[in-house]
Amino acid sequence: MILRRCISSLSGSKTGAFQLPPTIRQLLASPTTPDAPAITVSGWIKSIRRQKNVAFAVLTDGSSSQGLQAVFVGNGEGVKALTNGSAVRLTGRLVPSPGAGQDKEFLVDLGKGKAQANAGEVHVLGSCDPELYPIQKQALSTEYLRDHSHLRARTDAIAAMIRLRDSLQKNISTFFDDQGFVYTHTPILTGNDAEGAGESFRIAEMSSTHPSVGHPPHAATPAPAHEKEFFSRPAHLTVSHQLHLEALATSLSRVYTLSPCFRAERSLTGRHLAEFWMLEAEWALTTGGVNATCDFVEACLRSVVRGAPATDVDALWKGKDADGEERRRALDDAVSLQREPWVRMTYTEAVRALEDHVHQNPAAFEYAPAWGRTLQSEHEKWLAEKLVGGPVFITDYPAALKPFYMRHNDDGKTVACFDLIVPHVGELVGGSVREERAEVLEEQMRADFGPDLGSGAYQWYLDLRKYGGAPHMGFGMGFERLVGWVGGIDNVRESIPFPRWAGRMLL
Ligand SMILES: NC(=O)C[C@H](N)C(=O)O
Repeated sequence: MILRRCISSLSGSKTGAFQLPPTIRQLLASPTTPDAPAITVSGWIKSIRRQKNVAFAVLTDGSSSQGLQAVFVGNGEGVKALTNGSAVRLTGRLVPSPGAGQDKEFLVDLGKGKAQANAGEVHVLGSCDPELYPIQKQALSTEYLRDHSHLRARTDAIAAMIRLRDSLQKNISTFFDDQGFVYTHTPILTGNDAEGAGESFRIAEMSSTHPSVGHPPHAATPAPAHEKEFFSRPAHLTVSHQLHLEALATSLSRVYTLSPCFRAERSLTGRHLAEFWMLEAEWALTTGGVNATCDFVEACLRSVVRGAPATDVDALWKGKDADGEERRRALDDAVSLQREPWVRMTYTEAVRALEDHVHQNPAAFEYAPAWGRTLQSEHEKWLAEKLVGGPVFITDYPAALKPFYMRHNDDGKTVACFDLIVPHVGELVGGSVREERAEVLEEQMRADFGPDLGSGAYQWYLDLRKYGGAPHMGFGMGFERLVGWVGGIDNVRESIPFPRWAGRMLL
C-alpha cells in the first residue's frame, strides 16, 4: 500500500500510476516514428473504403472529432467483416502518414503471419449490419436523429456537442475555482417555485402496495390523492437552484452549481426544454451593484468561451453558409481579449431605442414596445443583432416584471437586475443584486405570496436576512443556450444529449 502510494506520487499523474489505454484523441496527440512498436486500438468504424490489396477505414472512439485513419495492407480476410458502425479492436502501428489529410495513420499489416513481428490483427468486438444501421453516411435530418436519440451521439455533430458541454463545464469549474467559489449540490426536489411562474412539475409517489409496482414505470399507478404527501407537503422538481444557493452563500460566501432544472412549459420553441441545465451562482459580502454582477458574468463567459476546444467548435460550425461564418467570427470577436467591454444599457434606454425604431419603421415588430412591458424575443433580437451587433446587458427592469428577490432601486420603480442578450440566442443570462433589506423583501414577498408567506413556505428565505443578512448577488445561465451560442446550434434540442419537451421524452 505504502509502496503504491509512493509510486503514484512519483508518477506525476494526478490519478496515480493507473492509466486506461490511450484514447484515439491521446494517440493522435502522441509522437510517432516509422518504426513505432505494435499496439492495439479499439473503436467503431465510421467509414471504410476497400481496394484490391489495401483498405482504408476511419476509426473513432468518440474522444475526438478527428478519427484515426486505419490502413489495412495484405489481403486479410478480417477486413471483410469491417462495416460502418461495427466495434473493432485492431493491432497495428501508429506511423507517419504519407497521405494528405492526416499526419498519422494506423498501419495494420495483415500480410504477416501471426508469429511475425508487427503482424496486424483485426478483431470484431461487435458487428453492425450496414443495411439496417440507422446512422447511414448520408446527411440525416435533425428530426430523424431526434427520433433515434439513442444512436444520434454517433454522428459527428452530436458527439462534438457532448464533448463541448464537457469542456465548457470544465472551463466553468476552473473560472469559479480561480474566483474562490465552492461548487455545491442543491436539491432537485423542492417545495418552492423560485421563479414564481407556476411552471413546475409536481411529483407524486407511486403506490407501493399496488401489484404493478416492479413492472415498467408506466404501468404503475399514482398513489390515491387522499394518501399523505410523501414529504408532508407538495413537492416539485426545481425550476431554479437560486434560493438554496442563497442559503449556502450566507455561510460559504461564494457558491455555484451546474444542475438540472425543470419547467413545465408547453411552448415548443427552439429555446426551451422541459429539462435543462443551468449554471447558477450566488456570492455574498461583495458590493458594486448590478454593474459588478455584469462584470463577473462577462469575465466568466469570455474566459469559458475562449477556452472552448477549437476542434469541436469547428466540427459544429462546419458546413454553415456565409451567414454562419459571419456569426462565428462575431462570436470569436465578442470574447477576444482585444474586444471592448460588452455594451450595457438600462431597460429604459432599450425601450427608448425600440420606440425610436418603431417610429421610423412602424411595421418593425409584432408587439409594440413600451415601458412597463416585457421585452419580447423580437425586441431582444433587434437590440443584440441590429442595434448593438454583439452581446448586450440590459439592466434595471421595472420591478413589476421581475421576481420578489431582486433588489429595489432608489427610484422606487426598477430593480437592480440584468439580462444578457446575445445575438441568435436571445437571453443567455439573467441575474440581479438580491434584496438584502429584510423589511423591503418582506413587503415584496407578502405582495407575491400573501400575508402568510405561502403558508410559511418562504419564511426561511426571510430568515437569511434576519440572521446576518449581507449584500449579495447572483445569476443563472442556461447551459444549453451557452452550448448553442458557442457551437452555432440554433435549437436547444441539439444542445443536450437527450432532449425533453412537451409531448416528447424518448428513452
Ligand atoms: N439563479 C437564477 O436563476 C437567476 C435568476 N433567475 C435571476 O434572474 O436573477
